[in-house]
Amino acid sequence: MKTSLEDTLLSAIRTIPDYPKPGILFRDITTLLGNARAFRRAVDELVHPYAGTKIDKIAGIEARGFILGGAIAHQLSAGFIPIRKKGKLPHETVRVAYSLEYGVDEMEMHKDAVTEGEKVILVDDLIATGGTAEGATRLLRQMGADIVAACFVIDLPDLGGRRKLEAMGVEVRTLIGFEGH
Ligand SMILES: O=P(O)(O)OC[C@H]1O[C@H](OP(=O)(O)OP(=O)(O)O)[C@H](O)[C@@H]1O
Ligand SMILES: Nc1ncnc2[nH]cnc12
Repeated sequence: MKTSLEDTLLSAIRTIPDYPKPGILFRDITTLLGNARAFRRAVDELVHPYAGTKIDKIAGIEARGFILGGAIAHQLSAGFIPIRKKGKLPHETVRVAYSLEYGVDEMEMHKDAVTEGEKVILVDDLIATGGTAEGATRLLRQMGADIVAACFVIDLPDLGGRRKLEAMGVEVRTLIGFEGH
């Protein structure tokens, strides 16, 4: 019998208490990435609704969004846009400050990474407060991207990220939620 998606993901994701700060339950996807079956299943499930849809680019958020986003871009025959922490991209960038569950930072995207009207899917491993995805959405829209959806393996619903993105008019797709984060 085929294991359910939820069971496959639940058993493949590791939880580390008090990382990177006291009180945070860190949902570690390195164990999922190291599990060939779980990794493939997560990517296949995220790609599935968009098979046959023309997607120009996948925007992946550093660092974990690069791994999933690269695999998804390959599956959808789309290009890839890296959204990086500040100071890492060599050409002209747009930059935005953002806050997340355990800190604040700034992220950047190359100005020429997307052209007006291109259809883009935003990808990251996890949405918590949604601060990171909100920042990425602002950057992409500033350069004219049409964001088709934002996809994450993990949702921490108590932290409200999904609602924040949906309020910006972004369709959100997640595979598994951890209540009580
Ligand atoms: O919804 P939020 O509260 O904004 O949090 C989600 C973000 O936090 C994590 O990244 P992190 O900043 O830890 O970076 P990393 O992937 O480089 O470890 C995660 O990969 C998301 O990008
Ligand atoms: N609890 C958490 N686990 C892993 N990554 C995160 N990013 C923000 N909150 C997180």
